[in-house]
Amino acid sequence: MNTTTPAEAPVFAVDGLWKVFGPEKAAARVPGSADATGLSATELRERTGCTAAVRDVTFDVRKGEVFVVMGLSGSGKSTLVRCLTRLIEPTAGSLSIDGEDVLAMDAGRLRALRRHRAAMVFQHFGLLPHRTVLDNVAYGLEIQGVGRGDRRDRAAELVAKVGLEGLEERRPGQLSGGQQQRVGLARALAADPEVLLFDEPFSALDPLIRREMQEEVARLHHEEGRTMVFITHDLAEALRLGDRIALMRDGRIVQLGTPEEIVGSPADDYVRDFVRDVPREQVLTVRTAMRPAAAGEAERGPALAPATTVVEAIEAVARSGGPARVVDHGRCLGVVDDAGLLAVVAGLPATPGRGVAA
Ligand SMILES: Nc1ncnc2c1ncn2[C@@H]1O[C@H](COP(=O)(O)OP(=O)(O)OP(=O)(O)O)[C@@H](O)[C@H]1O
Repeated sequence: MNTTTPAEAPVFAVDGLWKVFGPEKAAARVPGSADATGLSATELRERTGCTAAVRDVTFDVRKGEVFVVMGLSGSGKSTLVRCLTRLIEPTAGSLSIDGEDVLAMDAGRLRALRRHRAAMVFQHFGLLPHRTVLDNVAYGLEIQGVGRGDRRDRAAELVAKVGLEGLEERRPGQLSGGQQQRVGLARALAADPEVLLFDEPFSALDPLIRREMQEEVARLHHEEGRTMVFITHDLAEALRLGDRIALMRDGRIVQLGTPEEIVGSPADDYVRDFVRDVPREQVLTVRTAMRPAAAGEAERGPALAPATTVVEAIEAVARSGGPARVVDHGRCLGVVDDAGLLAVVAGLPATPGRGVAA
């Protein structure tokens, strides 16, 4: 999905960010204190009365990517994402959007930031119960200051965009949970923000509707290339949606990488355990499974793009009866054969000369 290059300026740049809850003076001392940074969350709470919800976190959100913040309950996901627009005030660190220092913004700039640049889509959208679907979406435009005539036209467009055509005159109470989420999404899109921040928007939905909404987000992202930051505690959701995933534990990012990097090369035992049950062949690609081409192999066999998943490659190799080539812009990067593909399925470490999984 992501077409950006690393060289492009990030949308959000976050460096050494901390959020410590607790008595103000004690909380302010935690980030700089060598003692406190070495303590576990429980030890820190016992010694200082403070909770370090976000601890020394550094990352960039790149233009056009879906950046997922994942972790178990209490790992600091919501706090971190709320810090991005200062819905929660960070305790220490630096933070910018498009190069502008967010921590230096006054109240007016902050309001503009939250309205126009980085709009949040919450799990509970707070739709206005007495207004119709169309009016709820138009309300998003009203607070943007869009005139009445334009509002209704634009709202109708957005309602159609999220697949609610024909339901414009219903009230939120007459909609399913998934449909309500779509209204909330349309309302957030109304602001045409540079970044959409999603806080576990689908966690209350049943699995089928949830899947449908994930596809909706993926489709919107694909169509518009809008930058998205998406919080979830659901690994499958993170893997499905994320271009990159920041995996949090106890306020820290324990690994930041593509789904393939996280599943294929877990940074530590915690991550390894986290991804243990993931069907590797659905996440890892032929980049991980390939080996260098032997003489003559670069010229024959089916050609696969580097982003082809192992499960897709298994089908191609089974059909052709021989190795497949991994080809990028006409160049053969390597080949995948049945042994390499099976090694991925079996979760075996990479053999020398084979792929990137370590
Ligand atoms: N206002 C607050 N005062 C004190 N502690 C807080 C406050 N808000 C959050 N915390 C604590 O900070 C830690 C991180 O909370 P946060 O809500 O960011 O986690 P989360 O990963 O989003 O969890 P969940 O998935 O359950 O929403 C938790 O230990 C939580 O109890």
